[in-house]
This record gives sequence, C-alpha cells and structure tokens, in this order.
Amino acid sequence: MSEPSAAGPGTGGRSSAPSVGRPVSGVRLLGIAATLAGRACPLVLGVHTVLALAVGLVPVIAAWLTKCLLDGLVNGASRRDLLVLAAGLAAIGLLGRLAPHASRYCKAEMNRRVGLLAQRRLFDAVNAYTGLRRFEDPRFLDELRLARQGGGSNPGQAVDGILGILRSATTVGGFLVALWLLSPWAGAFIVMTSAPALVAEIGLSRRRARTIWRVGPAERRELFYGSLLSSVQAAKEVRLFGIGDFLRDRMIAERSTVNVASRAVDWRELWVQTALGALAALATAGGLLWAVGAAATGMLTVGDVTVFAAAVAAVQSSLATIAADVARTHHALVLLRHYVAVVDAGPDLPRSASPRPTAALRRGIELRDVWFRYAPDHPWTLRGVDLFIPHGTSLAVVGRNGAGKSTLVKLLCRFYAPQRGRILWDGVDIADMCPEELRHRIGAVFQDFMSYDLTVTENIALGDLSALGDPERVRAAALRAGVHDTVCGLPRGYDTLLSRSFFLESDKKDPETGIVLSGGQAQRLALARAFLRDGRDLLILDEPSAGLDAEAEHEIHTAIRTHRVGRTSVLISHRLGAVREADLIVVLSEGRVREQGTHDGLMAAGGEYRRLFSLQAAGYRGHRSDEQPVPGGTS
Ligand SMILES: Nc1ncnc2c1ncn2[C@@H]1O[C@H](COP(=O)(O)OP(=O)(O)OP(=O)(O)O)[C@@H](O)[C@H]1O
Repeated sequence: MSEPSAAGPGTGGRSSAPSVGRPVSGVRLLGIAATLAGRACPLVLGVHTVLALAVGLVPVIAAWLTKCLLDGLVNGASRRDLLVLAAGLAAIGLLGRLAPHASRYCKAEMNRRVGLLAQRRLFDAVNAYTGLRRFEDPRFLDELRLARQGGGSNPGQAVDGILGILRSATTVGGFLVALWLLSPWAGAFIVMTSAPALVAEIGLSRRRARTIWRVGPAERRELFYGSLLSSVQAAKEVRLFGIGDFLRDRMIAERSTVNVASRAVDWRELWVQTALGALAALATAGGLLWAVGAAATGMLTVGDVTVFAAAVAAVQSSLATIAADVARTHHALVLLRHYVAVVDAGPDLPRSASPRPTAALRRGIELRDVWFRYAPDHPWTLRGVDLFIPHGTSLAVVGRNGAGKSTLVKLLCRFYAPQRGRILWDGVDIADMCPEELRHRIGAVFQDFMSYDLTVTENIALGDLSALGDPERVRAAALRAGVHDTVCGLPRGYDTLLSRSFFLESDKKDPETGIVLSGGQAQRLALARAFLRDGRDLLILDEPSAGLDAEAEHEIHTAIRTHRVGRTSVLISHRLGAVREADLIVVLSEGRVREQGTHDGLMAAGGEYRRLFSLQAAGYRGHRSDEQPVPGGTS
C-alpha cells in the first residue's frame, strides 16, 4: 500500500491534534460558577446572599440613625424617639458584629462544597477521555494543571467575589442616596474620584492572569527538575553522574524566569495602587473641608456632617473593595476558563453515536492496512500493517527497539485511532464500538506497568474491581504470577501497603506501615493484575518479564503459556526463547510486518527472525552467531 499523503483520508481526521475547548465569555463563566454553587449548596448560597446584602446595608443604616440621633439631641427630640433611635443603633451594631462571622462561615462552606463538586466534574471529564493523546499534549497538560490548581476553589471564589461586589455596591448605593439627599454634587465628586480604581484594578488582574498562563511552561519545567532532585527513582543516577548541581541550576533558572515575570506585575501593581491611594486621600480631604465649611454656613446640620464623613470613608473603601473584588472575580474567572476548557473539551477520540456491541471474540482480530503516526509532523510508526490474529491463538510480536510493537497493542486497545486502515473485531471496526466495552474484554500488562501506592490486595484487584471483596480470587492470581510467597512474607500479607509515602512521623521506623517491592516483584504483581482478568477475550503482554531473573522469567513464561492456552493473546518480548511456542510470530520492522510464521517456519526461512534468534542463542552459549548457526527450529 502507498503511504497516505496527509493526516487523514478516511478515518484520518480522527486522530488529529486535540482541540481543548472554545473561547468562553466572562458572562458564561460566571453562569457556570453560579450554577455550580447553586447545585452544590443552594441553601448556603441563599443565606450567604442575604447576609451580603445585610452586611452591605449596616454602615448606611448606622450612619443615618446616628445622624437622626445627633440631630434629635441638638433639636431636643422626645426621650422616647431618642430611645428608639438608640435601640435601633444598638440592634444594627449587633447585626454588624455578628453577620460578618456568619458570612465568613458561609463563604468557607460554599468553597468546600463547590470545590468538591468542581473537582468531581473535572475528573469525570478527564476519565471520559478515552485516548492518550491529550495526556501527551503540553498545552493540554498546562490547562489541566491550572484547572486542577483552581478547579477546587475558583468557582467558589468567583461567586464569593460577586457577593462581595454586591455587598460593597449595597453600601455604596445606600451612601450615594444619603449623599444625594445632602448634596448631589458631593456624591458625584466622590464617585468620580474613586472610579479609576475600578478600571485600574481590572487591568492589573488581566495582566496577572496572562502572566500566570505565560509562565506555565517554566513552572512545569521547574517542577520537573525539582521532582528529579527529590525522587527516589532518579536519586541513583543523579548521585552517580553527579548531576545534582546541574539540575538545581536549571531549576533555579526556571524559577528566576517566573520571578522576573511576576516581579514586573507586582511592580506595576505597586505604583498603580500607590497613585490611586494618593488620589483617594486627596478626595477625602477635599470633601471633608467642603462639608465643614457648609456646616459653618448652616447649609448642613451636625448630623449631616456625620453622615457625610461616614459616607466619604465608606464609599471610598467600598469602591476600593469593589475594585479588589472585581479583580479577584476576574482572576478566578480567568483561571476557571482552564477548568471549563478541560471539562468542555469533549471526547478526544471520535465515538460512534450508535456503538455496535462488543461481543465475545469468535473468529479473530484483523488489522487491515493500518497506518499510524503520533502527530502529523512525526514519521509513520506503523506503515500499512496487515495482520490476522485468529481467536484462541497466541501471537508473538518481535522486532528491534522502536519497530512499533507497543504502538500496535495500544491501537488494539484503541488508545489511539489509526490515520488509515481499520482494526476489526470479528469483522466489526473497533472504532464503531464503545471503547469501555472493548477494554472490558481485554487484559493487559504494559511495558511501563503501574505500581500503585496501595495495599497488595488493591494492587491486584485493580485489574477487576469486583475482586476487591474476594480474597480467594486475588490469591489465585498472585499464585499464578508467582508472587504469593513473597506477599505472605510481608508484614501484613495482602494488606501490606506498597508505599512508604503515607506514614506519620511516629511510624517512620515501623515496616508495617508500608514497604517497597523490588522491580521484578512489582512486575509480578502487575502480571497478577492481568491474570485476574481471567476469561477476557484478549490478553496483551508487553514485555511481561523484562525485570525478572532467569528462573522467575522461566516460571512466569510457563504460567503465561498455561494461561494463554486456548485464549487469544498478544505477547511482545525481546527474549526470543519466550516466544518460540507462540502459534504465530510476527517480525515488525520500521512499522511493517517483515515476516510471519511459526518458530520453525521462520527459522527455516532464514530471515530476520532467524538472525535475531541465532544472535541471542549464540550469546547464551558464549560463541559468535556466525560461527555456529542454530539449527532451524530445534534450538
Ligand atoms: N507517545 C508517543 N509520542 C510520540 N512518539 C512515540 C510515542 N510512543 C512511541 N513513539 C515513537 O514510536 C516509535 C515506535 O515506538 P514503540 O514504543 O511502539 O516501539 P517498540 O517496538 O515497542 O520499541 P521497544 O522495543 O523499544 O519497546 C518510536 O520511534 C517512538 O519514538
């Protein structure tokens, strides 16, 4: 078959680079934040809103009652009226004292509940990505990092910011009405001198958000170098090669880049806010001079001057608070955009609108002219692979590093979609199936298998969660993978935690709090996890014995052979001795099927397989492969 010219004729468009959401307007973001808060805690949100209004009105009512009381005292009002005013002032004072505490509690509770819901939705969305592409896209990883950073708190902060604006706006509105009653010009003057703060703060907040996004890659690299310097996996090489200082310097260089950017924002904030503060102070002084002058000429009463002084201070501080809240809300909304981008990104692989059911495998799996590359600017990894894996047979895939073996099994699991060609499960394109159903029918050990910081039982049972409450099944899988005896020797057997990360300082020396397995032992656990998925239609084993000693490898391959009998399996291994009993051996080279057949057939054919096999066999015997070639099929 000829090489496809672009990323995608036919099915090609399926695996083009993922797009992460569309631009989202601020209003929509606000709506999303409010909806999250409304869903997570409607009652708390309601109470918080009422309290915001009440707290906003308290200073206005208090100032007006004070004015009435003072004017009443000066003008000789009745004792009863004065007492009513004093009682009103006391009640408002009490409300002013208590409401902020209740408001703070509501805010914290709202943040907790909204954060929980937002995190759940974020990871629901992440779990819904069926492919792997997004996790390899640096831009998406930045979005995800910022979404995780702010996803828990930003929706709540945005709503709280809006309530803060509502609270301050109530205060400003109330005092403006009061000022307007005293002198409309005074009100206008105060607003005009305070408004620039709003505009400036919004500008500053935009700049800060842009900076956070711009320094994202540098922060990621800093984290990467930092984790290398502190990870146990890297510690050996870091020390042996003496690269600690080199990595530290790179980490510091990244931090310095971030610091330069954030310092520039802080510096701008400093002088803008200083200028605004000076302007506000001048306006206050000017306003007070005018009020005192007006009182001296009898234009204002003593009470009026009190209201005016309170209003000037309150309007200025409330407008400054509004500016800060607008900035805070804007900042939270800008970061919320990353959360929404991840949540709204949609499927990363095309899904059939009406998926075909994935029935138990009967005939076999066929790859028909499969072409695949990881990105449009990458070379082809698979180039027109044609292959049939009959049901109930074992297929071994061999080939040199980078030949495309692991890629082939990743396509079988539909972690990626081929740009051209089809993979058929009993004649049905797996692209037309539900990926979850397809994967339910597959058991696998991947080359880069996982070790989880969980107990032994959990590490195995993750292969099939229904086994979590079934110790017998877990034990049987461990026995088959040859790790049962090791587990029995652990401090808490199958309940032993396979991590030293979660202990308290006081338990530091207690091995019962957790242990670390050797690489080979961990690999056996991964194998047990795959064996637990007994009865699945396809078993994939990508280098399942790479980390094992010779005896363990022999044992494991015997167990795998027994397990594979009558089952459809794909085994990738560089140890050719381990694959010779496969029903079909395929040699991949540069993304193409070079040879296929049984061990005997391929040895007799005298091609690449025979060359590789002879090379390994000679290596074991200690002489050169070209001195004594291995007789076909018998070595
Ligand atoms: N996630 C990825 N993104 C980009 N390129 C990749 C990715 N994974 C693999 N490749 C490239 O695809 C090619 C085939 O890789 P693959 O892992 O399939 O080879 P392999 O035959 O399994 O090799 P090995 O024997 O070393 O495990 C390599 O050139 C590799 O660099």
